[in-house]
Amino acid sequence: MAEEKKCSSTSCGKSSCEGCDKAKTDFSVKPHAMSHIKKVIGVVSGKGGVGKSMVTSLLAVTMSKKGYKCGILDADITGPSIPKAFGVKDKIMSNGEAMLPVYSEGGVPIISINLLLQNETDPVVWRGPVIANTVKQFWSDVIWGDLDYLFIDMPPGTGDVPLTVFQSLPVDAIVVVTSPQELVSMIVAKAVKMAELMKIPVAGLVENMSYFHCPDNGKDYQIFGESHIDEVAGRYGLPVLARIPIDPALAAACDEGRIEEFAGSCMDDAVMMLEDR
Ligand SMILES: Nc1ncnc2c1ncn2[C@@H]1O[C@H](COP(=O)(O)OP(=O)(O)OP(=O)(O)O)[C@@H](O)[C@H]1O
Repeated sequence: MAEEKKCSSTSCGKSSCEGCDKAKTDFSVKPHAMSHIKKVIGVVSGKGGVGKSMVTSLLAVTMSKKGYKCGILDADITGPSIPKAFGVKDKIMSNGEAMLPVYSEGGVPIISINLLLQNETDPVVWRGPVIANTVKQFWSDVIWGDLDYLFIDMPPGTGDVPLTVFQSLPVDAIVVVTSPQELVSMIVAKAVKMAELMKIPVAGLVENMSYFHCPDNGKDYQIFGESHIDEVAGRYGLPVLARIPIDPALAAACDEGRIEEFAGSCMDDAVMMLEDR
């Protein structure tokens, strides 16, 4: 006779219980009943300031221009930059039961802690678990409606929030943003290993601030040093989705809340590769 499997839960009397075993490992959180989201893409980086929010915004803007319905969940609770890039200032409203995102001029629904704070300069001084729980609520307690893509702007690194997002939300793929001055090899390795642990595919790498194109002489200058992105991407068998130049017009568009007006084509290839997934 086969040996009876003992249930490891202290609260369950049964000797073998699939429910208990599943509950131990299943951290997934359901979206609101009125949210129908086809694809969830996380945008991650090894450290702050490399342009992760800018890449998240550009992906949503470029996808929206192609006719896809896109939203942005700003999971960077202590350093939210998405509302500023889209020039969005209205506060998140509730219908008494769930939160309603704030829509940008171009119709992109956005959820960010800055749209809940009374004053956008108020710091969020919360413990890690509270922050992680807030991000979960941005998924479960928000009426996102019908979306083709929801982009998640993650905080930098591999801390509480990325772990919560990867465990609780059905992330289809992540995009890793780097810049040439970073220890790119180590950062990509960490992101790839975390994705592997969480069983989430890496869609590819984006190198931001890759070069500066001089309008006077037409030459490209690698201001932050030689790029190693091809070599690193090759090592992990990943595509380079985009190389974004240092562009003062892009910085101005982001800083002045006009990212939707930016007419550049730097994310076109990235979007095509994401569509093909
Ligand atoms: N390619 C670029 N050319 C010019 N300016 C850029 C470029 N990429 C980003 N910036 C500027 O750099 C600043 C930081 O960008 P961003 O907020 O996207 O970084 P981040 O990685 O999301 O930072 P954090 O992790 O702190 O949120 C912004 O002011 C943005 O406008």
